Amino acid sequence: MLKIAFIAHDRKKEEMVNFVIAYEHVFVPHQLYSTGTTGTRIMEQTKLNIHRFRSGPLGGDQQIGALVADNEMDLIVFLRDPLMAQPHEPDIIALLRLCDVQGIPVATNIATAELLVKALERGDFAWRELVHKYKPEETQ
Ligand SMILES: O=C(CO)COP(=O)(O)O
Repeated sequence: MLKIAFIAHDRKKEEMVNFVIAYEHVFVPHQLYSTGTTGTRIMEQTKLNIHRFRSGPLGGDQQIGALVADNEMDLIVFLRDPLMAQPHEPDIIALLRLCDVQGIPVATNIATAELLVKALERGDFAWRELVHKYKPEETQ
C-alpha cells in the first residue's frame, strides 16, 4: 500500500476529478491524501476515502510537505494552475522542492499524471515499498 496525494488548483479541479474517476480502480488499494477542497471534490464524485489536510492557502501543501520530508509520500499528483498567481506560492515551491530532495515522483500536469498512474498500475512503484522497508532508523 502506497501513500498518494492529490492537489489541484481551482481551475484544475475538474480535470483532477475526471482523472481520479478514470483511475479509481488503481487508487482504491492505496492510502490517499489531499488538500482540503480537492479532496472534497474527489470524494463527492468517487467512492474513495481520502484523508484531507487543510486547504492549500491555509497550509495544506505544507502538511503534505511534512510527509514528503519524512520520505513517507510515494506519489503526488499536483495539478497546478500555471496561469494564475497563488497567495501561497512559497508553500507550493517548498513542497515541490522537498519532492526533489527526496526523489518523490510528482506530476504537475495531466500528461505526466497519466504516465505515472500507468506505471503505478504496472507495479513500477515497488521500489517505494523497499524505501519504506529499509528506511534508516534515524529518519523514521
Ligand atoms: O491550493 C491548493 C494547492 O496549492 C489546493 O488547495 P485546495 O485543494 O484546498 O483547493
